[in-house]
Amino acid sequence: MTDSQASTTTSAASGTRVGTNPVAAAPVGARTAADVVTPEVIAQLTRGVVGSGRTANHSPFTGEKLADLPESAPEDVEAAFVRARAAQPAWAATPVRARAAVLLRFHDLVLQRQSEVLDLIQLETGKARLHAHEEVQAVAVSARHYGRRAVAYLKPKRHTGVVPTLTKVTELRQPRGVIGQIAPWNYPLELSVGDALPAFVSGNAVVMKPDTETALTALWARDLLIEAGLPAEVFQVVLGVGPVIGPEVVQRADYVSFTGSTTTGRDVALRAAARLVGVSLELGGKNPMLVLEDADVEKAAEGAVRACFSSAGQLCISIERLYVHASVADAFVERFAARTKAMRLGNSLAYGADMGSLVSGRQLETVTQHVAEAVEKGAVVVAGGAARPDIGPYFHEPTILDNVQEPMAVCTQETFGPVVSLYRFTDEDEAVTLANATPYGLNASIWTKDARRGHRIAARLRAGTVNINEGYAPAYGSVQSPMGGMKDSGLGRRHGSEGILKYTEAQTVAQQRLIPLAPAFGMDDEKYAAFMSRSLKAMKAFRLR
Ligand SMILES: NC(=O)c1ccc[n+]([C@@H]2O[C@H](COP(=O)([O-])OP(=O)(O)OC[C@H]3O[C@@H](n4cnc5c(N)ncnc54)[C@H](O)[C@@H]3O)[C@@H](O)[C@H]2O)c1
Repeated sequence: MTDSQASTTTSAASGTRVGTNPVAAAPVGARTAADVVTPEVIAQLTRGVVGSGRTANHSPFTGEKLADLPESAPEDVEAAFVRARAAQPAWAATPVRARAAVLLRFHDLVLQRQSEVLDLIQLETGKARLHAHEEVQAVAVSARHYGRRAVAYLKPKRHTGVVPTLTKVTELRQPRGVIGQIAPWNYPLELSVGDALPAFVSGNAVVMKPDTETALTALWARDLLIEAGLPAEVFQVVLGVGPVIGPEVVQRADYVSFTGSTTTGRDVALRAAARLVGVSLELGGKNPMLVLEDADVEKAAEGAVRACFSSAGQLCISIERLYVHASVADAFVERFAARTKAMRLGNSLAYGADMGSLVSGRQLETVTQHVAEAVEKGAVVVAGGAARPDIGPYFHEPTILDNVQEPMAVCTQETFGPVVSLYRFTDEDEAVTLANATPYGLNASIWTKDARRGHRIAARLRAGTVNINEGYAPAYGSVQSPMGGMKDSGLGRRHGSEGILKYTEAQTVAQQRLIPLAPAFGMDDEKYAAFMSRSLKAMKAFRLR
């Protein structure tokens, strides 16, 4: 289909004709799912995956089955941990430099063979190629960062003891052992193997449970890591039903790295707490954007499109609440709506579409329910509003809702789809209070021409990341700085030093010098006083560093 076939659609919720999103102008890519996911590819990627059952995944573009995959039972998870545990000590004994070299080779391979994984990401998630590409970039940048910086991050640190001449103290970073990693479907490369890279380079083995719907992408990256030099046994993958095998992973891991919903994350945290193992939790969000009265309205509208609709809004940092100062609201909404209506939806394995599909019928159901309920309670559809079965079974238009108020679900619950609600404010304090009025605290965005004001407001927002004059900073923009959530959006951070040190345990080794200690016992009073005075002087001279 082409632009000429652009259709005006009917809002499922309101029955009014509101949408104008054209179908992608790009011709349907010549490759189909059958060309990409061949029996040979499936056999190659699932080699070594422990699983006696069978499961399948599907393409959101068409709903067709992509692959039959192994399904792991609890005993298969146990076997995966046994293999990983046996392989981990030799990997941990490999010099950091050699481990880091694997990441650098992986970086090169990912860039050389990115077209393969772009196809897989698109076929498994239904996202536009542009957004699949951002994910590939993010993983490449992360591999390069940790490949180059691992030695510095993991280097032993020397400390002096309280009496420096007597004690030499070394702080080491020991791998935790076998990491249990549980990943969602929305960024199947970045949040699976991408997140595991710092775990590997710090000497751990990993047992990963990707989401089955996007398992081929994770398996492709595993294959590439092995080609880059990672010992195969160090990286085990299990596949299957989350509530069945997820807890089995948590039950055996030395540390759990979880990305997914807040509800599941809480369950994972409780199970890990019972075993006294650490967790990092990257969870949901209901992220706000503030457009202040001095914002560049044109740029803010452009930024809002990226922030709200990238990956069809199925992005943890996606903006779902937009607070606009009343004095610029009309100008902003006009521009934002025009850009949104011009977005091209598409399902081809080619560039050209601005937005792809939702991942599944379940996601589409949440989106249509949230929109329908809001409209029923008085919300106004400014753009979009409708599902688009004419393009694919789970497509939905990018949607802007106005006149939104509680108790509509869109106000408080994470939609995780291409739906954003508009609110107007007149006072900065009011905007900050509204932005913070959520259990979540993942991402926030502020638009203002006054940078100092932006930073002042950022400090008042309870969000792990605050973007000023940007709404959506792709991960590769910030690989050196920590990313994660406050409040119900999570615990711990990815990226930067926190993103690698969490996979290690600090170990202090204090070495005493083998010199004869002063014979305090048996000294006469005069000698004892002189000895104590010398010791005290040494203590005072010592400066804490
Ligand atoms: N903060 C972040 O960085 C980030 C990134 C991406 C997605 N997310 C969040 O993830 C959610 C969407 O992902 P989802 O729907 O796949 O989440 P989900 O919680 O349903 O599933 C995440 C993973 O956990 C597994 N799982 C399910 N039940 C489990 C259990 N009881 N124990 C252990 N594992 C279990 C699933 O199979 C999947 O692999 C959204 O809320 C989104 O905001 C957060």
